[in-house]
Amino acid sequence: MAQKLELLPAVDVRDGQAVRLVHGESGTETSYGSPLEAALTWQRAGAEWLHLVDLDAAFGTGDNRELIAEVAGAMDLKVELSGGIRDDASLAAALATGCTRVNLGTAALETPEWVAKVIAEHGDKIAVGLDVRGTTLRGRGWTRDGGDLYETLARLDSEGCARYVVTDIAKDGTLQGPNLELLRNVCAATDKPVVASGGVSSLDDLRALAGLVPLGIEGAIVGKALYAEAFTLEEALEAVEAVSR
Ligand SMILES: O=C(O)c1ccccc1NCC(=O)[C@H](O)[C@H](O)COP(=O)(O)O
Repeated sequence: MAQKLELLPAVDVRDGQAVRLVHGESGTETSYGSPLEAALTWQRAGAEWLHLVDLDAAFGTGDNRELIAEVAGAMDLKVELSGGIRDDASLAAALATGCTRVNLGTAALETPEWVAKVIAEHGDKIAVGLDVRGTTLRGRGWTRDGGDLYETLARLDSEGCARYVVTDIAKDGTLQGPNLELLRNVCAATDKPVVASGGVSSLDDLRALAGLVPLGIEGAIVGKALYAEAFTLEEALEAVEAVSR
């Protein structure tokens, strides 16, 4: 039996609300109400993971730290926490939620020494988000250029980074399908597992991602498609299970 693609339904939090963005751009929010309710919905549907994002912390417009801690604390499933984790204080607050792992983005571009240190300290509790336009990384809530994807990947690999969360910003929140070529290229450049993020629109997209598991794709984050009811999480879990049988 092939390894099963992990599914991570997303709850992105802005100003206390679960929202979806287009291309990760501030100001494009569609609101979907209570983050806790959204997370509990995915948990009840059988999710094993939750991808929980503090968008205000990512954009530097404040934070939703208490709410994020409340949501993470209410979950029985595994939580991947993202957004604005850039220094010892924000990392300590993120880990104190009891999350399974954190996803660092901007810090990997702006403070590489700190990231190397926390990778050495925390091992696979640290993932790095590689958020790209083309092959250029973007930080600060995806608003600023931050270097070349493959150079940064090689550096992080040499520092022992355990896994990567790869987002094609051009696809994120658009329901246009994931960038399979980018994901294949990243998998070819690293031996570490890759979580795909951005653009999933259909069960066929998930089947296509499940087909990349042998190359190194470990999981897929799904946001807009679930909120837009393109399919249910139960259907998504069944679709990836069927590919692994
Ligand atoms: O994850 C972040 O830190 C982040 C920062 C700034 C803007 C967006 C950010 N994350 C967005 C996500 O993780 C999405 O939930 C995910 O890519 C799902 O995308 P989609 O399925 O296309 O809605």
